[in-house]
This record gives sequence, structure tokens and C-alpha cells, in this order.
Amino acid sequence: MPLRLDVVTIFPDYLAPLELSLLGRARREGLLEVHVHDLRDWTHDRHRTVDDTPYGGGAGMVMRPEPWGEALDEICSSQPGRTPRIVVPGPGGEVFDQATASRLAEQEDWLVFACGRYEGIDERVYEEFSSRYPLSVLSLGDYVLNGGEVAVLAMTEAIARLLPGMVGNEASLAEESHTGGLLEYPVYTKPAGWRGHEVPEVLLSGHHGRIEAWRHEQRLARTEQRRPDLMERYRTISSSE
Ligand SMILES: N#Cc1c(-c2ccc3cc[nH]c3c2)n[nH]c1N
Repeated sequence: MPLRLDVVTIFPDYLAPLELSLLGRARREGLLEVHVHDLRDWTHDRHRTVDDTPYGGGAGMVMRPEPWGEALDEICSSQPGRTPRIVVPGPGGEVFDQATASRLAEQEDWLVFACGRYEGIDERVYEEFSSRYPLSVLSLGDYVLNGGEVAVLAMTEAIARLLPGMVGNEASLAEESHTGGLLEYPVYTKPAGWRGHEVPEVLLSGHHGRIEAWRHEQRLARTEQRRPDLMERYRTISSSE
């Protein structure tokens, strides 16, 4: 069964990149199903209003609960016998990392993304739907975006590329950044010499054992230099194995 993604947003065109490249091919090959919905289709006023002023005052606007309630009621019950995980991108969520992507790719076959805007979605939507469905609030990282759409694009690519059949050479998944907790090793291609910069001799040696050892050393060195936080976690996990 292909992974089904439903995305609810007030900017459906933002999700147009899901039609391109890897994800477009995945959809054409039946590995992935993507349905984008305009939240305003669940409004009933002339102006198709999705926001209102915040109770308690403060700057900005809050997304009204009613359109979200009707949209998620309809979408989450649209596949008889199936239950989605609702994913709400948000700066206050658990960090979405490679482990999260792997877990969702392995364990879920239907994700419903709820893209907020403005100052966010009325809290009662989270209360209502977390009592009825598995629900995760996930963050791309500690910086502020204007809405959830960019996060959905990133999360969708990170998850979908892990699906069986998505990446031509699945062996490459094993050596990329964050797989196994380390950053990727440096890569080179022809020409062997370029502007005085030479490809490391070991990579020209044809000695696969030495090449593998060198690449692992490079991963360790890069992770230590650029992401000491990941190195600490890697050491802890390695020492417990
Ligand atoms: N994921 C994520 C986010 C966001 C985000 C997500 C949704 C909304 C809705 C209004 N503002 C938002 C910001 N900011 N930074 C992240 N890492």
C-alpha cells in the first residue's frame, strides 16, 4: 500500500513542488499518494474566513477551530478501515530528525499534515484531534517560519526518500549524513586534479578496505568538527553496543 499523504493548507500552490522530481516519480510509480486540500473549502462565509483575533489580546491572528474541525473530520474518516497520524508542523514541536523520518516511513501508511499560519491554530483543535487520532507536533528546527508548508515539503521528502524503491541505489542511504548518527564523508569525481586540488590518493588506490576505513575516519572527523553534539550521542550509542 503506498504511503498516503493529505496536506491541509490555505496555500495549496505552496505544495506544487511535490509534483516534481523524486516525489513526482514516486507518485507516478504508485509509491506515494499526495492529496492537497485548501482549508478554505471548509469555510461557509462569503470571505472564506479562517482566522480571527486572539482571546486575551496580543498581536496577530489565530486560525479558527471550526474549519479545521470540519476539514480533519472529513479527511481523517475518508479511508474506511484506516487511521491516519495527524502531523502538525510547529516551532514548539518535537524536532523532526532523520530518526523521526525513518520511524514515520517504517511505521505509518497515512499521514495528514495540518499546515498552520498566522500565530497558529486554536489549541482546542489539538485537544480534539489528539483525543481521536495519533497526533504529532513536529518542528524542523529552532528558527521561526511563517507557516507549516515549508516544513511539510521538507518532512515529505525526508520520509518519502526512505520508502522502498524510492532511491535508485538504496546502499547510498546507508552512508549519507545522519544515517548511523554520523555526517557523510567527502565525495569526489573526475578530474583527479582540479585547480591544484587533488583527489585523496586512497580513493584512486582501488583498495576497498582502505577506502572504507578512510571514509569512516572522515565521517568521524567531520562529525567531531561540525556537530560535536552528534559525536557525543554516537559515542554513547557505540559504547553501549
Ligand atoms: N515546523 C515548523 C516550524 C515553524 C512553523 C510551523 C508552523 C507555523 C504556523 C505559523 N507559524 C509557524 C511556524 N517555524 N519554525 C519551524 N521549525
